Amino acid sequence: MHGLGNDFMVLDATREAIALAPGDIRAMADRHFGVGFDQLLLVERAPHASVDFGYRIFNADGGEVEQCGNGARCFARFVREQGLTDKDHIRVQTCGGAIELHITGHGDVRVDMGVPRLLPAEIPFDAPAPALSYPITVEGEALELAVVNMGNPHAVLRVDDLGRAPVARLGPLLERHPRFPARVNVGFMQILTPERIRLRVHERGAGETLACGTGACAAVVAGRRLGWLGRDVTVGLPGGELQVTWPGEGHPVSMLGPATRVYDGLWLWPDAARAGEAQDAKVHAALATIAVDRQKRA
Ligand SMILES: N[C@H](CCC[C@H](N)C(=O)O)C(=O)O
Repeated sequence: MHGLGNDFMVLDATREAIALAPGDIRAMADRHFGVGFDQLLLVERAPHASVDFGYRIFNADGGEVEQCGNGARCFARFVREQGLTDKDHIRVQTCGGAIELHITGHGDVRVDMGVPRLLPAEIPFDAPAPALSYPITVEGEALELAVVNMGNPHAVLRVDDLGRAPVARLGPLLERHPRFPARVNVGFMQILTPERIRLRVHERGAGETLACGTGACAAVVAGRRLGWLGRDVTVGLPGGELQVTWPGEGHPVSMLGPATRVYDGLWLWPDAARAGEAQDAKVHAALATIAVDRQKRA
């Protein structure tokens, strides 16, 4: 599945627990020797009664992270189409907090991403005191950035021309800067009007992606706090547009956008692929199940 080109492998772990080692995830994420994705999403049983599902997110580098906005929209579409729920409002628990997913009538999904956290210690980011933005030096270059936690950590820099933004050079340097002890996602924001920005994101553990939902939310929060943006902002990303709304400090951020299912498939563990007849029978049985699921969805 993908959300504006930010692509995911989504696994249903509600029927049986799925435990994947980081090396397994890296192998699956490989775009030549595996399936290929930015993040892997696990759909799990609800960990407690106040949510409908558990939602775990793993970057392509195999590390587990706290939140994924584009993935949340795909999560909602997946659990509905798999018949795991018939609700339009779905509450899920991630390790970065609980979020609300709302399936709209037009195939889009609106996500209540929760209240952004802004104190340096909450990002986490090493800084002497809270501020709207912070000076930071990277290989002798003086920069100014804002920091926002949307469940996961984000740094946001304003640029005048996104096409010339040094995403490939500064993204990895800031991602691993020592002042971000948990590393960080790095957004480069060009402000067109108070209601419209363009954004590129170098994601922690995945590199630059075609879209980043939590990055879009973090950019709007940072821009609004600095007086550059209004309440409702259209965020133009390389993969498409998200609508983000933030009424202000203490309020949750809302994000609206599409979720696309590309295909269903089977992952054959390299050693199992050579298992011969027993594996063939399992593959045919699983393909039959996929065909039935597709008929149910049709
Ligand atoms: N693509 C995701 C963000 C993944 C965040 C991950 N890269 C991290 O390390 O926090 C989104 O749409 O919000």
